[in-house]
Amino acid sequence: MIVLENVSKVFETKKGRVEAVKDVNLHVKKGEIHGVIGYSGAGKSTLIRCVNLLEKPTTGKVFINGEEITSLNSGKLAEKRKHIGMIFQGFNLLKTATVYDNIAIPLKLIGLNKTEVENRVKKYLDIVGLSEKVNSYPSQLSGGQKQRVAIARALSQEPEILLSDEATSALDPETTDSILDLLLKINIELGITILLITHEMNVIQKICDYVYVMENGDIVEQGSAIDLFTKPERETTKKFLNTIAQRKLSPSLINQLQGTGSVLRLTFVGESTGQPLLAAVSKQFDVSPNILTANIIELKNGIVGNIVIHLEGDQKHIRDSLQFLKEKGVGVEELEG
Ligand SMILES: Nc1ncnc2c1ncn2[C@@H]1O[C@H](COP(=O)(O)OP(=O)(O)OP(=O)(O)O)[C@@H](O)[C@H]1O
Repeated sequence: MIVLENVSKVFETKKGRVEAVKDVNLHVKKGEIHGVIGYSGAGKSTLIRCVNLLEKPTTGKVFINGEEITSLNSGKLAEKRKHIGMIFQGFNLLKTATVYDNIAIPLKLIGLNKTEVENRVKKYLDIVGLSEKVNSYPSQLSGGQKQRVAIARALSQEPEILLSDEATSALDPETTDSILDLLLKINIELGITILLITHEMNVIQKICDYVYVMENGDIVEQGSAIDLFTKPERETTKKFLNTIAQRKLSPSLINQLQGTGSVLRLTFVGESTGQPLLAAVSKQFDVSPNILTANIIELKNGIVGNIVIHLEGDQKHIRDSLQFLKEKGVGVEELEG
């Protein structure tokens, strides 16, 4: 549905060249939600703006539904852009227009008649749960309500793709959750494919099927949300994971515990979540597991359990226990002080 092939974007500035996006490839399949996560300055905004050519890539190609849009003339590009909606952190609503007009004006501009405009405004305000605010002005709405209007405005163009540029970054956690639920609903019920950028791991956790981690213009790690949450490889990915779950122990505690065994992070996913594996390990191998931290992370497509244990015992028994756990499908990472 969305394919980026070797896309790079270089800005020439007075201070020199800025390589904001470096040779990025991504492929968002129809009906999926993909998320790009990275710290400020990683290149996320530039990347997402390359998808609808708000930013023209310096090199590389962008395909939407199999058609290369990087080579289209402006008329054809405008036509193609109708299939791509976009929402922003700052909502971008017209302050002097009512909710109705914020949605209706762009519809009139694409030539819809009065009845069709009315029908679409009603339909999409209903979908975002804001019908009663039709005559309000943006200044009379909360942040979450403003974002709902912006979502209704994007949906009213009946796009196949929705691009979300930090849509929840300005919202409190509860409002963020309700907007994420709404994005999930429109993905499932309207079949809209979503590509989002964020610096919040909980956004990835709640709604993404697939994740790209971006750093200095590069995609440094990517995979299904479940794979990334169970087998993160890059330090940046691990840091993002630490923001949503208690995963870190102090080096001095780890050093102290290593005197009598090993400190391990075990990650359970799928079938391994339902088995009493720690009890089995202690019976079979003469080791004593002691749970230090534990949490469950609910992802869009599954549940991941994380526990950090101190496994007391001699090195041979610990090695055998680790082998046993790995064979049962548990992710095992030995923590160092
Ligand atoms: N129009 C521009 N001209 C020059 N440099 C730019 C321009 N837009 C972005 N950059 C630079 O490109 C790099 C990536 O910026 P970008 O805004 O894409 O990152 P980001 O990950 O979205 O960050 P943030 O979350 O803070 O918005 C930064 O170094 C930024 O200064």
